[in-house]
Amino acid sequence: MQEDQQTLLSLDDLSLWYGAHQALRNINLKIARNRITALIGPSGCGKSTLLRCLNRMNDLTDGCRVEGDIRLEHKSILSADVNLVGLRRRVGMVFQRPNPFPKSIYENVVYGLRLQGVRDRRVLDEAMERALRAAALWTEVRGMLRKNALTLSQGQQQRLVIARAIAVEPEVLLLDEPTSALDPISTLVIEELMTTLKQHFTLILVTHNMQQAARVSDFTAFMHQGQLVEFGVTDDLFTSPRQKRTEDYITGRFG
Ligand SMILES: Nc1ncnc2c1ncn2[C@@H]1O[C@H](COP(=O)(O)OP(=O)(O)OP(=O)(O)O)[C@@H](O)[C@H]1O
Repeated sequence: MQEDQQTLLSLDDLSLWYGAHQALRNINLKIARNRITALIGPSGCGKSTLLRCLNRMNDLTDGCRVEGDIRLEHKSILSADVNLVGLRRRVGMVFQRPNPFPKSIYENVVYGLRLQGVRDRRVLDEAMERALRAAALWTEVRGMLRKNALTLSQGQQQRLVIARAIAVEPEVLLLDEPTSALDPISTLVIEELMTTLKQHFTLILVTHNMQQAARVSDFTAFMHQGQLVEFGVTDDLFTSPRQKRTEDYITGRFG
């Protein structure tokens, strides 16, 4: 990868503590623009913690302290003067369980735009359709936009949540085990969706599912006990890992 042209996010010597417990240890990582980077590793290795650093969700956790830096397009996102609302608009997030609001499908998608003060109905309608199309949900819901989002299937709800996240046109989409609550068919739909979304967004995917990481990601970071053990092109990491710990993990010897 030609570092600077393609790097969107840089993590420089990032460490994080929850009280006295150190959950991340001197992580150095470059996240490539318009690519899918998977974070894998055994439970408790720090994947979600790392993901939550990227939109400063950990700020909400008492006793959490961060050292090092994270730069988004060369600008630190950890400094005290960063506007967190603006940062979270640029770095959207999708969680494990679909969490649509108990509102209509339409209102879910335009939620972020309304928060930004967009009132023009035509602008909202266009953004809503664009986001639902991009989330591969438009054809399924176009005739029922006023229906409560909670009536959709789990897989549809997760695509709706993705539509809600991309409607505000973020640069980065953080996906924290986005398919772990879904059936295999819905999982495949979301995996296909991820590969189309990377044309417009930079995706960072936490997954327990190594086959999923291997199928969809361009780059993979293997973490263990708060350390970044190995990072590389996904095919290389899975076919010829350089570190013994990576090999042990991907061959199922631990975790
Ligand atoms: N809010 C918190 N307060 C204290 N400790 C925490 C908190 N969140 C996570 N931890 C601890 O930090 C470490 C990393 O947790 P994290 O959830 O990031 O791991 P993970 O790799 O995402 O795990 P999993 O795959 O099980 O979701 C663990 O030891 C966990 O117990």
